Amino acid sequence: MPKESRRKTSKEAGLSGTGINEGCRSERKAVAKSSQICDELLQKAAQVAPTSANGAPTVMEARRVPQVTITPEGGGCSREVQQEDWDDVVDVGLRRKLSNSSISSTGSSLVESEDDILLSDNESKSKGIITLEHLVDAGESKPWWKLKTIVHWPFAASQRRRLNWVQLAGHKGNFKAADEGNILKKFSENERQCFERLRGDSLLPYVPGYHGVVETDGESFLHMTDLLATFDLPNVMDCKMGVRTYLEEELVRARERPKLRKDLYEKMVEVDGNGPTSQEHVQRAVTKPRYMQWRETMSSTHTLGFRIEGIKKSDGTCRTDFKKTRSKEDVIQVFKDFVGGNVNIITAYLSRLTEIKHALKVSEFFKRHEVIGSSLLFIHDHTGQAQVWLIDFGKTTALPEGQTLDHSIPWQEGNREDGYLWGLDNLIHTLECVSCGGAEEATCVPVTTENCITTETDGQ
Ligand SMILES: Nc1ncnc2c1ncn2[C@@H]1O[C@H](COP(=O)(O)OP(=O)(O)OP(=O)(O)O)[C@@H](O)[C@H]1O
Ligand SMILES: O=P(O)(O)O[C@@H]1[C@H](O)[C@H](O)[C@@H](OP(=O)(O)O)[C@H](OP(=O)(O)O)[C@H]1O
Repeated sequence: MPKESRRKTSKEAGLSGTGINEGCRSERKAVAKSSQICDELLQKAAQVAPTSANGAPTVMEARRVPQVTITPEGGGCSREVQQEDWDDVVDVGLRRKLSNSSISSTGSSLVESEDDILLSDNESKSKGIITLEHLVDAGESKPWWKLKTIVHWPFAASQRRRLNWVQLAGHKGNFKAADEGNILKKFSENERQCFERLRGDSLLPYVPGYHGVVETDGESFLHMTDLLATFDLPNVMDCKMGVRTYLEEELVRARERPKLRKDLYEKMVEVDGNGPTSQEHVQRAVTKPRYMQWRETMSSTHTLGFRIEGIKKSDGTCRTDFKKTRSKEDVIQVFKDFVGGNVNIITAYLSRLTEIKHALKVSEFFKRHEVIGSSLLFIHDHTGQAQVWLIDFGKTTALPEGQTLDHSIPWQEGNREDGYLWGLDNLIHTLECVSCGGAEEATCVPVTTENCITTETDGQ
């Protein structure tokens, strides 16, 4: 059933068997019950939430992010989490997030996250080295995709090869091989619009080249530059930016229609058996915003405004087990290991991050978008080449006309701030600490890329 239709069944709209008034009465009961659940959630969050020395957030200073309330506030007339929702709990493995629509956003759940049905973490997420396949054997007589906008054509015979590639985060099956130096990412209308709007923007030199939309067998893809293509045995790191990884509209939807997900509960328990509340243990399910917030407080998203998602090193090893990498010291250690102590690489990264920061500050696009779930992709190799790129605009959303964001001030629901610039400052500071050799902040004086005395090591 199409997602739109699924959302609108009478049962899911909360109308079955009850009149509106009755719905509101049960809602009032629900508020009492839910505030209990909320208290418990807040207590849990408090166990991992950062404490701030003073109110004003500064670089490297943890700050508070409002916690999710999944039930309606005030006198709203939405529903409580009731038995029928429990019946609705997503049964992982039975159903799969399906979308053959060429305009759906399977890459990101901007529109459909709470309604989506997904496989478990291991099955749904890509982790490290994968083999990208072409859509159709190049030997076929018909073109293997239909050109919708601009694509280089015809492709060389080398398109037959299967491409060993690295996908450190995101959903499995989202990427396919394309012509030399390019890849295809599953179409998302939101991401397409972002690429289009970025065309004349100061951020353009820092995002993958975008070559339009291509379509085959009813599926659409964004055709973009493969950022790994110019590297020899690249080392790659994905850092998800910002203090928040879900959209405000996802919160609103979750309140209006809380969807309990077993797969997210299972992912939570895998990392921390004490993560779920007693209520959630009974349900064996959690809502998505609840899971996302828990992920944020377990990792460095809340404390630093960015988190490490995954790393692939030139020796072929991959790591994506960074869900509990939270403290500044731990993050510094991971970066040290990633660059193998090669200060030239850190210096190159720092210089690129500084450029990106300047570009962000003057970017019209950045000013007018809530940037959620976007990553900085770090890539370097043994030749000394080191680059950082902005990727993943699946959840980057335009603000209403006339509204702009600061990207550094704390988020409060309604202000749509994402903490991107605050996170970037912390990331720069973290790398400065790495470049000066110390994991302890006491020994770490913020530096420019020029004033570090460094010892180069080999191996990268
Ligand atoms: N243009 C690119 N060149 C090289 N690698 C890329 C590129 N875009 C993405 N990747 C790789 O794919 C991974 C996932 O990318 P991305 O975040 O865009 O996917 P996604 O499926 O939208 O993720 P999510 O589901 O978290 O929103 C990145 O971590 C990176 O390893
Ligand atoms: O990193 P984890 O712990 O695996 O958690 C996933 C991660 O937060 C993704 O960003 C999110 O996809 P979106 O960004 O697209 O929302 C996904 O939601 P999903 O399960 O609904 O796909 C989560 O499961």
